Amino acid sequence: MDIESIKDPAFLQTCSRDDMEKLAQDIRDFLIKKLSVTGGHLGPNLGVVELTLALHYLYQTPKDKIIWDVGHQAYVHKILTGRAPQFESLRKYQGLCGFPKRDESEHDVWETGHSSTSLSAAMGMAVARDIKGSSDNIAAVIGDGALTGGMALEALNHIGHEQTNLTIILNDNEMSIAPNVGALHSILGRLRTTGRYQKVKEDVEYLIKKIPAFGGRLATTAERVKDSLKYLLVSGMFFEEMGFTYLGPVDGHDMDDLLSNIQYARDTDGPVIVHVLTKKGKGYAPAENDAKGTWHGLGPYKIESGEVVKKPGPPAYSAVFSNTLQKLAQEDERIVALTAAMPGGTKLDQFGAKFPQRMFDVGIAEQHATTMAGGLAAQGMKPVFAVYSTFLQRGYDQLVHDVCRQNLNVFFAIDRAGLVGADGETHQGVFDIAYLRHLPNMKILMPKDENELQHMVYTAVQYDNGPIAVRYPRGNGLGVEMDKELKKMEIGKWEVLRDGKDATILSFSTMLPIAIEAAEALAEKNIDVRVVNARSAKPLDEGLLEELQEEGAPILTLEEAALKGSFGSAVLEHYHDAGFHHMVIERMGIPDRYIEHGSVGELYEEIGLTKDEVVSKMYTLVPRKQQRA
Ligand SMILES: Cc1ncc(C[n+]2csc(CCOP(=O)(O)OP(=O)(O)O)c2C)c(N)n1
Ligand SMILES: CC(=O)[C@@H](O)[C@H](O)COP(=O)(O)O
Ligand SMILES: [Mg+2]
Repeated sequence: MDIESIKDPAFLQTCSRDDMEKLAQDIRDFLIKKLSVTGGHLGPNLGVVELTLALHYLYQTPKDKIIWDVGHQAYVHKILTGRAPQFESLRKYQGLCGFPKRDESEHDVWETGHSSTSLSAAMGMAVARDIKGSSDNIAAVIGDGALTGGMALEALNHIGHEQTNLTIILNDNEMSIAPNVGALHSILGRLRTTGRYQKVKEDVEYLIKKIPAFGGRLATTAERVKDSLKYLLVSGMFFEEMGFTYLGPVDGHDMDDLLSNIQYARDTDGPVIVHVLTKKGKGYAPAENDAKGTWHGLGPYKIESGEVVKKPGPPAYSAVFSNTLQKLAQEDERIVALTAAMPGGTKLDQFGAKFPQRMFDVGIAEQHATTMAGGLAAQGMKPVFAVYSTFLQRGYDQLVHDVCRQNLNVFFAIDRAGLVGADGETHQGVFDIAYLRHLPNMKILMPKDENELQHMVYTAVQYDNGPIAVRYPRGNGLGVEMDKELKKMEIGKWEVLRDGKDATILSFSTMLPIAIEAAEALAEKNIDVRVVNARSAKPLDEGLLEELQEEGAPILTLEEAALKGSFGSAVLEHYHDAGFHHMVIERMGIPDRYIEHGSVGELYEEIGLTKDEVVSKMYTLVPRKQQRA
């Protein structure tokens, strides 16, 4: 079938089972081909081809609603809802979003990207339906990884209590990004291996009812059977005790099994969980055999060999962080590393290989990780929670209430700080300075390059006066030379990279190269600009700010962070609160809106975080002098 000819999922009603099987293969071929060029979340999507076909056969969207947890596995849904022709632009600037996007299609009823939100959203939509008296069928698809997220369990608890009509499809492929973790994972494991729970349960109940009619022999058998039912009930009842009808496990690649069970669930009163077993990467060997999570989400690759196209370059910031922490952990038994289901992305998997007793993957549970780190620190350990900027947003109250308020020695290694590019608005790491800076006791450091990062990791591990965050960007460093010896840095001391007397640019991290380039361009126009590596957002370098105030020259702050509340705001507050209202201060950064997907370079252009824009801004601050002849 010509995948790009699909306009609407209604066509599935005219498909036979054979048509659907053939279509599944055509969709897999399409995904493998397109993503070999664009990159994306291939593994998760190959695993849900049959499941998505079955759902769109049984749920007439947009009247019925399908919600995709995390949403990285919604490419098949996008193909069936008429967006296959746009796949060349997947995750590209102004192209197809890699996650559900309401303004892309009426079939995308809920936007995801962060994990574990689907059940709460589905519950809200189901209650709205019931209040309005309409009859939409609502299904939420949640993975075994996403089910480890606290809000998913909060929603299960509430849905089970309210007995609201909705279907939860538990897409269980035994994988999060890396192999899944946790007690829930074990329960699911027992369900996977004990065969069809629902059928066995009925058979066993039937058997037990017949016990009095038979002698001891059956009683023994029944005892054994009862034990296994008890065993089953114990493991399978987790969901039934929560108030759900549990169906499964269902073969997630068998169309008949899927259709019969999901239809039963759709038409059953009350909340139903359909436990579907799928294989992540199904249909493409390199992705199917992926134990580490490489094929969870990746860049372009060679289809025949499965070789991922790697761009050589300097070490990734994440690798420098992890390598430095490993070096320190050799000598410092207090160091305990935590990740919330991102061992690969944060490179803590390498730390865990060396120090298995001191590395914990808590699942997709940033709230738990933050407070667990507080508990560790309260007992004299040095917890290091490596977490993407965007995902730490999940642990905000734990940051405030548990860690900062108690002034506990937790080191937050904030990865993917700044624009991340292809993952777009749900993943841009641009709010962490704003959401951390106002917390009493918190310190925030930002390295200019990978060499300064290693020293900041060392400094943060040594720091024992409360919580400290070191934020660093996605991707590779600048290729600078790495000092052999680690050194402790003075927190709150900035670095003048280039002197100048007409104006000063205060910048940090990824924006510094742009600031330097702009200063050099301005120098050619006889405008002399100082560039400062402002490597801490809290505390500020008050000594340097005082010197600038005495000099009285204009200041431009330049940051890859939300303008509202981040570094530039801190500088404004500093001068205003000190009564220096004469200071001319301009700020450049991320505007007050959500930044969609695209390459980071394209996003810089869109936002105006470029050398030319800095030069233009500087001309407004420092009148153009007589240009040098
Ligand atoms: C709050 C939050 N933390 C971490 C992530 C990163 N993340 C994206 S997908 C994923 C694993 C999801 O596993 P699962 O739900 O089983 O889906 P699968 O990829 O197996 O289909 C994680 C941890 C996220 N999206 N949101
Ligand atoms: C879907 C999701 O949240 C993760 O897979 C995320 O896309 C990983 O981001 P990195 O590619 O920056 O590790
Ligand atoms: Mg999974």
